[in-house]
Amino acid sequence: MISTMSTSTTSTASDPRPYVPERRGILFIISAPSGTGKTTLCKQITASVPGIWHSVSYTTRQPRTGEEHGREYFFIEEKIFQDMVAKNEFMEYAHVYGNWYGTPRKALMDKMEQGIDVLLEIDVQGALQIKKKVQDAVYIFILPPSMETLRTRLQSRASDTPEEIQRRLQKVKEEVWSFREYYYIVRNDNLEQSLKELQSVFLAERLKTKRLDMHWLEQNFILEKESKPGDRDQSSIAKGSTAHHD
Ligand SMILES: Nc1nc2c(ncn2[C@@H]2O[C@H](COP(=O)(O)OP(=O)(O)O)[C@@H](O)[C@H]2O)c(=O)[nH]1
Ligand SMILES: Nc1ncnc2c1ncn2[C@@H]1O[C@H](COP(=O)(O)OP(=O)(O)O)[C@@H](O)[C@H]1O
Repeated sequence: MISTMSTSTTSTASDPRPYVPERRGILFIISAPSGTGKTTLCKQITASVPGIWHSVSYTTRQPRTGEEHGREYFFIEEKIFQDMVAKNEFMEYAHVYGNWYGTPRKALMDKMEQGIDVLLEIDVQGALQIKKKVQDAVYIFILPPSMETLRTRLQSRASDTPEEIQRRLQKVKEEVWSFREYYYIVRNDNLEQSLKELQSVFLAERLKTKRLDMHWLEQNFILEKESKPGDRDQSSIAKGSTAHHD
């Protein structure tokens, strides 16, 4: 169903506020085996496509060199993580490579209510949890071109011990079969090409008929002054009875 919200604004020539669509934000989920390049690509997507908010997860893992609390993750103690679980503060959470990771619920819901698209960079277990709760999210899986390339990327990132790298590589052969749960697969060989492919997905998803901004359509073509009353059955359109396509 097409949702409409009262908080959104439509900019006009005399109103300089940015245009915010009259719909809930879209939830984009990106998963990939460790070392594929998902963090690199998610940062680039957020920087290059306007209107995306990259959710910051909570984790019990130690920060890597260069990572900042509140930017890559909120780095917290396990006790605090478990308290948050008990208070139902996570939209989803999972144990990955020996640490806990969770998506904070409130921030995500607030952004979506404001019509802002949200990007989650989470593992396959988390994506499957979201699939049970949120209809209409967009699932994107990123894969490296080969195991050999993945090994090289993990080694050149130099953020994990050789044992940790081995553990992550062993997990890939299990994780890869989850590709069936995702709607798009991006093979991250050339970074520039992968970014273009991801941008295409984000932009095309926004153009789907089911996400049409009904407020804009009504204001400009249905309730517009010159149109004669009775030309169309406005009530059925306002109720969102348009046929939807996926
Ligand atoms: N389920 C879930 N997974 C997460 C979350 N945040 C990060 N992850 C995943 O946890 C895994 C490990 O992430 P990280 O420690 O940053 O290592 P990296 O994937 O090697 O960069 C990755 O698959 C992330 O996508 C979260 O909030 N929930
Ligand atoms: N297309 C690519 N070609 C070459 N190196 C890449 C590419 N994408 C990412 N990398 C590099 O691979 C390493 C792992 O990337 P990262 O974004 O940390 O992966 P992930 O978040 O999936 O674990 C980083 O050093 C990054 O600069």
